[in-house]
Amino acid sequence: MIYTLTTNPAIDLNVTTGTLSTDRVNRTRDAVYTPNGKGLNVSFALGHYGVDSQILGFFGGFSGDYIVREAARRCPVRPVTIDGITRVNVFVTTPEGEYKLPNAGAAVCREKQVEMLDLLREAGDLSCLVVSGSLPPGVDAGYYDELVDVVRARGAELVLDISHPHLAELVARRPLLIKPNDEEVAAIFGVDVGDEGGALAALSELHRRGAQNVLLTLGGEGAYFSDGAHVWHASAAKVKVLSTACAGDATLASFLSVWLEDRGAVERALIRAMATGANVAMSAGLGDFSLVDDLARQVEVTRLV
Ligand SMILES: O=P(O)(O)OC[C@@]1(O)O[C@H](CO)[C@@H](O)[C@@H]1O
Repeated sequence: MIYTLTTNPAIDLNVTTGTLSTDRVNRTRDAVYTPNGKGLNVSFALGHYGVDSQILGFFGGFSGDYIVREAARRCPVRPVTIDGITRVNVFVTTPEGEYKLPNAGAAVCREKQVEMLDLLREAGDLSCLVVSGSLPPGVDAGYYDELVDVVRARGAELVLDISHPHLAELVARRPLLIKPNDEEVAAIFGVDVGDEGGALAALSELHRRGAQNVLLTLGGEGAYFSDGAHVWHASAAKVKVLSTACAGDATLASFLSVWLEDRGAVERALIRAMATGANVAMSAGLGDFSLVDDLARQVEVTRLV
């Protein structure tokens, strides 16, 4: 069983407005509230493709209750309940572009962190843990090491989609897959992706440091996947972007939905990943995935190495 761990879940509030001005009322329209957080998005998208998973996360207050209740309609949830109020993240679409306003989130005390580790130790069917998103206040980077220890002790695989600088050390623990974007690779590993040559150099650096497989996403420029022996590039489907929030999570999940079952099906996994990510970028939140098959026809995958 795949488990997704969202250390810092959120209700996402997507709104649209005109050009923002200071010192006046900026009325918004089309407000959409959705139960989210990166790992929850992964579980929802996996579910769309018929892959079962369980949601793990720290949840608190009215917002935490709402997320758990809504998420449970789509996927089993194993919440660790915390004091404090799970954050509401705000995404504002304006004519000039999108403002992304994530909040820090509610603090998670040590007792609750240990409760989550115990829950994982006791999850008898754990085969793969996908750890996604930021750490909430009160949780330091060493917690990632503890999670890796538990996953390793259970003989399970680890997928990391985190932007914490500690990823630079965690790759030495040989995660099955990491999914950085170009900005994260530059910030965490100090490698500039730039053009194709830069991407190839970045990928080989990530493997040298320990990553087994890398899905490197570049937004509108597509993505690279490397398994250490071969490298593929997938083009992005061209769409009218409404909000890029959740697109990366859906890209990862849809890639995993194919590749975890069949490691040889990289091309098919990348086509689904690019088409799904593009479809999600067309809507607020995850949307309904209704255009994935159409968009898939636009995606070209090339093996470079
Ligand atoms: O602060 P984090 O955990 O890095 O990101 C949280 C978040 O922005 O990521 C998702 C989109 O990827 C949203 O659903 C959520 O609000």
